[in-house]
Amino acid sequence: MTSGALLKELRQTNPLVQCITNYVAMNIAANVLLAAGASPAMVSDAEEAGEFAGLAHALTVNIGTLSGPFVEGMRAAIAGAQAAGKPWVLDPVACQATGLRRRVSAELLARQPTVVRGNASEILSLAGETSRGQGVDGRDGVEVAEAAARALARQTGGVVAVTGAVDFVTDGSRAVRIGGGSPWMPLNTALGCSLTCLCGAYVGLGGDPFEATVAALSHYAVAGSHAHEGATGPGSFAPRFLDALHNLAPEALDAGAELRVLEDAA
Ligand SMILES: Nc1ncnc2c1ncn2[C@@H]1O[C@H](COP(=O)(O)OP(=O)(O)OP(=O)(O)O)[C@@H](O)[C@H]1O
Ligand SMILES: Cc1ncsc1CCO
Ligand SMILES: [Mg+2]
Repeated sequence: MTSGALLKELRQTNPLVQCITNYVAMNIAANVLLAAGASPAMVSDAEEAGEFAGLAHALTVNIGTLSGPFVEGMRAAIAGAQAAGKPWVLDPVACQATGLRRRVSAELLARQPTVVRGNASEILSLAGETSRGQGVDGRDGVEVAEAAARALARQTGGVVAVTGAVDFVTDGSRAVRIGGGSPWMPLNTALGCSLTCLCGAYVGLGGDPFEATVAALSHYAVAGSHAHEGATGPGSFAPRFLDALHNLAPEALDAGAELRVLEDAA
């Protein structure tokens, strides 16, 4: 299925996405999902997170502002999603930074996320390699993390997306690079976290997770390119980006996506 066809389906389905995300991202990611055509719910307490995962089309888990209660909620939600056969997406924010983040991200990775989405520094660290990440900000080029992404995808049996100036997506056999976006995107906090939630919306449609991830990243990159036009910096970019996510037509997505297919097992 093309990304445009998946965008059309997204808007018809309006998938419910349970987002366990950080305090910085919560509002931004909810607005991104609403603009794109999905229905966000930030539900993370262990007492209800597993039950809610059974109601949602997909779950996303982000370790950005980690704490004990968040970890308990993540465990409950992932168990609930897996019991209900729902896909889930992991965002290992700053997993290279501290022992707590290394331990929790490794534990979550072992639960076989449908998709892992991170910047290059996070994907390198998750694969056990040296990372130059500074806190939540990536400091490595995407191309440096491509081999690590392939290895992780084979390890989890899922999809791994490395994002940055040019994104890379692989399921261990297929791989694509996706251009576009705007240099003002990394100057807007939590746009990566919000993209993780958008990956949840697309995989929640229930089709091929690789195609779904490519569609989510392409939707983001084309909207970012559109929003860049007429913006004068990160501040004026932000509202234009929400408009562009909302206004992007399926045909314009297929025509504007800057895809380079590297390998195709099909
Ligand atoms: N230099 C850039 N040029 C063009 N687009 C970019 C650039 N950097 C990021 N993007 C866009 O932003 C998206 C997400 O970015 P990024 O990889 O920076 O997330 P992140 O580091 O996880 O962010 P955060 O942790 O702040 O949420 C990318 O998929 C891409 O569309
Ligand atoms: C700034 C920040 N700190 C923890 S999470 C987050 C959002 C970007 O990842
Ligand atoms: Mg991030």
